Amino acid sequence: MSLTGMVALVTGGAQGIGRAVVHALMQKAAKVAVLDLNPSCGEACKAELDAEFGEGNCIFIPCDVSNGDALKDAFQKTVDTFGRLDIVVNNAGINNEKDWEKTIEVNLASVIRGTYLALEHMSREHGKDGGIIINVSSMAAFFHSPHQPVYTATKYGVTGFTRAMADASSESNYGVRINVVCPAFVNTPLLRSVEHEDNMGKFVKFKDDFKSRMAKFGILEPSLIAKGIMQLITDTNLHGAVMKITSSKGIHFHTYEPLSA
Ligand SMILES: NC(=O)C1=CN([C@@H]2O[C@H](COP(=O)(O)OP(=O)(O)OC[C@H]3O[C@@H](n4cnc5c(N)ncnc54)[C@H](O)[C@@H]3O)[C@@H](O)[C@H]2O)C=CC1
Ligand SMILES: CC/C=C\C[C@H](O)/C=C/C=C\C=C\C=C\C(=O)[C@@H](O)C/C=C\CCC(=O)O
Repeated sequence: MSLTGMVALVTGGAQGIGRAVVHALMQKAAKVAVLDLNPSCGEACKAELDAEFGEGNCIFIPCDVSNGDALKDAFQKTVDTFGRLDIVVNNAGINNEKDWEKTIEVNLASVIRGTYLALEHMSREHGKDGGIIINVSSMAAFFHSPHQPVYTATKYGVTGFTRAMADASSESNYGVRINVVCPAFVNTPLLRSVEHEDNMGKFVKFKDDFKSRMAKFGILEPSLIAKGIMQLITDTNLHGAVMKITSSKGIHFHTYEPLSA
C-alpha cells in the first residue's frame, strides 16, 4: 500500500515513539501533521523534517490532546492545510500516578476523542473516503505494571476501546481500519520518568523493582515500534489487530479466546 499523497496526523509526534512514526510516514511520502504539547520539541522536529524531506510536507500544531476543543481544531487545521486526512495515530501519553486524573485524560479520554474525531474526517458515515486509525496502548495491558496502576488501567482501556471500535467500524461500514499496538519498554523520555516522584508519586519507592523489570524484559528502540505501526498502516488485511512488540518475540499479534458466556 503506497502512502504517497496520503495525510497523517500523529499526536505526541515531537519526540519518542511518535517522532519515529512521523519520520517513517514521511519516508513513505505521506504528509504529516505533528501534534504536541511541547512547542520547542515540535518546532525542532518540524525544522529537522523540513530539512530532510523539503518544506510543505509536515506541519507542527501545538496542541494539548486533553483539551477537546484544541484537538478538534488541530484535526480541522490538518484538513484545511493538506485537503484530506487518511491516517491517525493516537500516540500521546504520559506516566503520572501522582496526577492520575491527568493520566486518564491524556492516555484514555484523549485517545477516545482522537478516534471519534478521526472518524468524523475519514468515515463513510460522514461521507468521507475511509482511512486508518492506530491507537497506542502498552504491554502493561497484558503484564500489568504493579507500580503504575492507573497507567495500566488506561492501557487496558485503550486496547478494549480500540477492539470494540474496530467491530463497530466493520458492522457500520465506516471504511476505517482500526488497530492497536502494545509495546513493551521503549527507550524514550517517558521511560525515564520512573525515577521521579513527580511522576510516580508513592510508587517511586518501587523504582528499583521497576528497573529490574525493564532489565528483565529488555528495552526496545522507538524505530522498532514505528516499524510495527507502519505494518498496521500499510497491511490492508489488518483490522481489529492487537500488535505486541517485545524484546523476546519482536513484532507479533495477540489472539484472544473466542467470545463465550
Ligand atoms: N516508552 C515506553 O516504554 C512505552 C510507551 N508507550 C506509549 O507510547 C506513547 C508514546 O510514549 P513515548 O514516546 O514513550 O513518550 P515520550 O514522552 O517520549 O513522548 C510523548 C510525546 O507526547 C507529548 N505529549 C504528552 N502529553 C501530551 C498532551 N497532553 N498533548 C499533546 N502531546 C502530549 C510529549 O510532549 C511528547 O513529545 C504513549 O502513549 C506511551 O504510553 C507504550 C509502551 C511503552
Ligand atoms: C514509565 C514507563 C511507562 C510505561 C512503559 C510501558 O508502557 C509499560 C510496560 C509494562 C509492562 C511490560 C511488560 C513486558 C513484557 C514482555 O516484554 C514479555 O515479552 C515478557 C515475556 C514473558 C515474561 C514472563 C515472565 O517472566 O513473567
